[in-house]
Amino acid sequence: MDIIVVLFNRDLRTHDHPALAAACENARQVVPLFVLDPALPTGHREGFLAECLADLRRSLRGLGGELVIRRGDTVTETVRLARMLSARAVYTALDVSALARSRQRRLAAECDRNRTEFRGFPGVTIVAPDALRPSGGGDHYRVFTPYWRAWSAHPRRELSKVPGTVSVPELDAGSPPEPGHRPSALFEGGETAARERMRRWLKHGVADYADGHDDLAGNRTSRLSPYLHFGCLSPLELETGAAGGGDFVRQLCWRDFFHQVTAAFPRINRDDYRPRGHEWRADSGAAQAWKEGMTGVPIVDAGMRQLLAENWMHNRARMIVSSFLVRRLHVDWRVGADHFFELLLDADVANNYGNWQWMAGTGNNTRPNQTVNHLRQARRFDPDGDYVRRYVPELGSMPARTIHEPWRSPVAVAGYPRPLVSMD
Ligand SMILES: Cc1cc2nc3c(=O)[nH]c(=O)nc-3n(C[C@H](O)[C@H](O)[C@H](O)COP(=O)(O)OP(=O)(O)OC[C@H]3O[C@@H](n4cnc5c(N)ncnc54)[C@H](O)[C@@H]3O)c2cc1C
Repeated sequence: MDIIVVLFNRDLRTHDHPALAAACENARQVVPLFVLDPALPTGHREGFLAECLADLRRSLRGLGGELVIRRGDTVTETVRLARMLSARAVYTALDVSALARSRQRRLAAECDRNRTEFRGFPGVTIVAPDALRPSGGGDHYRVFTPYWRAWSAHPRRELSKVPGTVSVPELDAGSPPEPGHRPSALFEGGETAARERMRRWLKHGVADYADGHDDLAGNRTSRLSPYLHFGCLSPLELETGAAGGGDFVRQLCWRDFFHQVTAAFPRINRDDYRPRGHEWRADSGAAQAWKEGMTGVPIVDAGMRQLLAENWMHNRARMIVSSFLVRRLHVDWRVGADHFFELLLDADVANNYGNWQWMAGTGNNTRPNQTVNHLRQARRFDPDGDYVRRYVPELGSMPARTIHEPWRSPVAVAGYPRPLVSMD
C-alpha cells in the first residue's frame, strides 16, 4: 500500500502546509492525523483546539479526505496507525519546545525500528530555527538586531499549495473532542476564522500598525496570535501578505527569534537563560493580588483583568504587568510566566517564556537592567484612561487626570485597593 501518515500538531491548517502538500504529491493515499495527547498543555485552550480540529476536519473532508483523531501518547498512536496501515512514511512539521523535540526524537526512532520513513517539515516559523547561524560562531542568535538583519535577507521557501484532493483509506476516523467551553468569545478557533481575520487585517489594519500598535484602548493590533500559535495560519503566508508592513513583519521576526532561542535553550521555561543571581521574594500575597488585578495600580490591574476576561492581553500591557511583577514586586518571573501560560490562548513556550525572561533581565535583552516606568507608560499609552475604565469598573467614573493615580485623589475609591508598593 502506498500510504503516508501526516501528523498534525501546531499546524492546524490546509493552506501552506508543506508536510500535507508533500504527502499528497508523494503517495496515493494520505492519512491526516491528530492525537489528543494528555501530555499536551492545553489548559484553557481546549475549547479553541476543539474548534480548530472541527474546522480542519471540515476542510479536509471538502478535499475528499478526513482528519483522523486518536487519543493517547502521540508517538504510540502514530506508530500504531502507521503499522496498521503499513504506511511507508510519517511526515510532520518540526517544532522547538522540549516536549515537541523529545516527541519528534522518539517518533523518528520508532519509525526507524519499524522501517517506516520519518520526515520533518518546515511551517511552524517563517525561517527554520536552525537556518541562521551568527557569523561570529554559536548555535543561535542571542541578540535580536543582527538576527533581524540575517532573517530579512534569508531566502524564503515557496508557499505550498492546498492539495487538490486528499485521498484517505477506509478507517475509523475517531471522534473529535467535545466543543466544550470557548474561553474567549473574541476568538473563534480554526483556519476559516483565522483566514477571515487575516484577510481583514491585511486589508484594513496593517497599514496603521506602526502608529497604532501601542494604543492600549484601541483594537489596532492583528489579534492573530492564537491562530499563529495553533498554526491555523501560516506565518510565511501572513508575512507574504503583509509585504511592506515593516513594523508588523518585524513582530513576526520576534516570533521566529524566540523560537530559535528555544530550540537552542529548551529549558527556557524553567532556567535563567542568562543567570543574574536575582534573589526573588517569596510573596504569595503580592503574586495573588497581581493575578487578580488587585495591586492598586490601575494600568497593571487593567492588563491582568483583560487576561482573566479574554484569555488574551495587549502586548504593551503584557510588558507593563510583567515588569511590575519582577521589578516592583520582585517576584520570580516563573510565577508570572506560568500564570500567563495557563491563561493565554496564544501561550507558547518560545514567545511566553522568551518574553518573560526578556522583561526579567535574564533573557536576550542587551540592557538587562532596563526598567519600565509604569505611570509614564500608562499616561502615554492610555492617555484618556479608556483601557483602565474598560477593565477596572471601580474606576469607571474617574477623570483622565487622576485615573492612573487614584491614590492621589482626595476621595477614596470604594472597593479598589491602595497600591501594594509605593509608586513615587
Ligand atoms: C511577558 C510577555 C509574554 C508574552 N507571551 C506571549 C505568548 O505566550 N504567545 C505569543 O504569541 N506572544 C506572546 N507575547 C508577545 C506579544 O505580546 C503577543 O504576541 C501579542 O500581544 C499578540 O497580539 P497580536 O496578535 O495582536 O500581535 P501583533 O502586534 O499583531 O503581532 C503579530 C504577531 O507577531 C508575533 N509577535 C508580536 N510581538 C511579539 C513578541 N514580543 N514576541 C514574539 N512574537 C511576537 C505574534 O505571533 C503576533 O501575533 C508576550 C509578550 C510579553 C511581553
